Amino acid sequence: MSKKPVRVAVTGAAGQIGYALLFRIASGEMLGKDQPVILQLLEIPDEKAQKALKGVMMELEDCAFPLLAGMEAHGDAMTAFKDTDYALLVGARPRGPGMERKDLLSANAAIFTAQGKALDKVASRNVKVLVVGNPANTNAYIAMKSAPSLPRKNFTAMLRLDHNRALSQVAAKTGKPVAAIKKLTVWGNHSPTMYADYRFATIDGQPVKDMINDQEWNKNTFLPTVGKRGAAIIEARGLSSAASAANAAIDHMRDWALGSNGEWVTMGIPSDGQYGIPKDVMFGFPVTTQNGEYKLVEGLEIDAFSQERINLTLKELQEEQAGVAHLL
Ligand SMILES: NC(=O)C1=CN([C@@H]2O[C@H](COP(=O)(O)OP(=O)(O)OC[C@H]3O[C@@H](n4cnc5c(N)ncnc54)[C@H](O)[C@@H]3O)[C@@H](O)[C@H]2O)C=CC1
Ligand SMILES: O=C([O-])CC(=O)C(=O)O
Repeated sequence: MSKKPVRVAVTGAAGQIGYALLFRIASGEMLGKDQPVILQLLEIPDEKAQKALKGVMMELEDCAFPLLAGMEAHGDAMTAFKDTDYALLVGARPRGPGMERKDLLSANAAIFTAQGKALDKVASRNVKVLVVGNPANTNAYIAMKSAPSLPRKNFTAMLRLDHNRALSQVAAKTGKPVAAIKKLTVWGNHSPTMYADYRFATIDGQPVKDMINDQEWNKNTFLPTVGKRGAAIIEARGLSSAASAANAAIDHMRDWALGSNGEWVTMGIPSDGQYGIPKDVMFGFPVTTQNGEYKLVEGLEIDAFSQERINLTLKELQEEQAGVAHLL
């Protein structure tokens, strides 16, 4: 018997990430090739944006995706999020050259207060929320705090693009395929302070740390390359990453919904105090996922260098949080 359709809300649906994301959700790459979806698409209530959204919907229609069970255009979060099972909060201003993601806080924070409140009122009580719009961790924190009747664990921020970037850099350095790399993670904020960590990673059971054995490369090449990759894309393309961001959103939601088969993945999740990260800070952590739930990988050793990096990214997140306290 075919499965009951699930509702997937996507904001910023006519933007560049939206264009790289929707077709893959509708084709079953996110929730499985047997899972029908109803897309509830939100754009700003502006004639041009709504018209562009209609155009994207015409293209979705023209794909004749068997799993696309319905599709709606919205200009209001209160209708877009009605009964939604999944919410991908992409819609927000992107940065341009010379900006840091946190420079977007003043422009974007209000979006996530309003959308958190709307989710609180109308979404499924089990809604899985992924915040992509930057600064993603703090926006996810704002949305979570604005939705007090929903479980905190339902709110997550996207660190998966950083995780995937780190995988590719380690694959290039070791000459091994990305798929062979296990137990890699990225701690902290989706910003240049993030700490991509291959100390626990293995390839075919062998420790990556020993294969690389080059702390100078780790500190001066690997970490800056992964941490500043977003800016490098903006510099090269004149626009921020879109297809790779959409791909990471698909990976994040797919693993959350369908499980990671015991593998580590990185998700930005609200801390419960583990690793000395204060409760509620939306922090990138290693997790495994199963049966629609994520579970933090606990008990990892944090050496002095790692602690210093974790402290730095935590400090930045706490400053961002303090900067939005007046909205909550
Ligand atoms: N977390 C991550 O790893 C990444 C995050 N991003 C962020 O994702 C966001 C979107 O990026 P793009 O798609 O490239 O931007 P874009 O400018 O192409 O599209 C954003 C869309 O969101 C819409 N929008 C703005 N406010 C909205 C609201 N309140 N409700 C619904 N829709 C709204 C806009 O009308 C626009 O169509 C940016 O903040 C960007 O910095 C981008 C790449 C990676
Ligand atoms: O860098 C940006 O502004 C877009 C983004 O978050 C990324 O590519 O990681």
